[in-house]
Amino acid sequence: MPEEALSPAIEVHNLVKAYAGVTAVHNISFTLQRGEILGFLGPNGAGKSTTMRILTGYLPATSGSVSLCGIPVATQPDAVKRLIGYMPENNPLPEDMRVSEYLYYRGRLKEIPRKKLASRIDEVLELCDLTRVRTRIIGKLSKGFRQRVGIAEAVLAEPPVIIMDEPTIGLDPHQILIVRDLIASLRGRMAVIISSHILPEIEMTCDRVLIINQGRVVATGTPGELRRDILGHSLYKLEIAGDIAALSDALAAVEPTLKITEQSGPDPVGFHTLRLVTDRDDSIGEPLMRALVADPRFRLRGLNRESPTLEDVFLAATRRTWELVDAPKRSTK
Ligand SMILES: Nc1ncnc2c1ncn2[C@@H]1O[C@H](COP(=O)(O)OP(=O)(O)OP(=O)(O)O)[C@@H](O)[C@H]1O
Repeated sequence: MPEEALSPAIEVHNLVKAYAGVTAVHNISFTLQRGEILGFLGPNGAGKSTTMRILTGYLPATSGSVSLCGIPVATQPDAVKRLIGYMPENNPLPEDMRVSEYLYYRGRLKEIPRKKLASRIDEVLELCDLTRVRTRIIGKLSKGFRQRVGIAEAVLAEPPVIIMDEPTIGLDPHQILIVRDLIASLRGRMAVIISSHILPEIEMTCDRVLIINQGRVVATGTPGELRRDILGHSLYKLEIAGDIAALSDALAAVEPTLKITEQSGPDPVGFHTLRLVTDRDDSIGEPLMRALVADPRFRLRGLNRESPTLEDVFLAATRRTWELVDAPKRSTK
């Protein structure tokens, strides 16, 4: 079958999950193509684990539909489980088994034919850089190695979809780097969803990011698209003293789309720090600096173009939902 005739790895339409008294997931929809890596982000209680558990067929949805590779989870949960490698948070592993023994046991449970299994285990041990610890007892391995054993188990049967909940939690920076490279090496071979709180990790590893808050999708796109959509095309940090009330008009005279998004100060010597956004992609730093220096109402100490991180995007997107979802409710009370 040609690649384009294949269904997406994951299709979620208008997914809703209500627990008694709490709607944890409100109408979430998204698609993940085969071979793509998606970062699934949200603050505590946003509904990430609930969504992942529905995707894996361990929890029924209240309404909406989820299909993996075209197979509906609601009616064929067992078939769907065979399409997934799942690494839950704090993945429990048998302490007293050897690494290759464990993979053999899991491979048999996943119905990998006996004659293929030994060579497949060699491949995943190599992929996950575990060959040198293959005969070691799992309980005696460091957290980084154990995490890689979890990944080896998830990819063992070559499922088209891998779901990982917080795969780098509790690892040191060196171990994080190894796990990150390992996940990146799955790109193009398997569709991967990773939930994580470590945003630089997500930014470096994922093709696309989906941010949820209070059970709703608040942003989705590549990290670059999210920066533009959520934060504006260019960001500046301005340190300035003087007639701050007149600043908005002075900025608009240089570039009509320039807006102040944050303001703090004054500091002990009278300077305010402001964050500005504009819809323009090209730099307006030079004309802005010239205009402010020439204006006798202001004293300029600094003007820098900033590169926002995924953390800035995350904070702005989740703050925005709070304003959209919570604020009206509060004002009607
Ligand atoms: N079994 C349950 N019964 C009732 N409410 C639940 C249940 N499981 C989760 N919730 C609620 O649903 C909401 C979403 O929880 P969920 O665990 O999916 O969020 P999360 O994004 O995974 O959070 P975290 O990052 O803290 O794990 C929360 O308000 C939570 O209290």
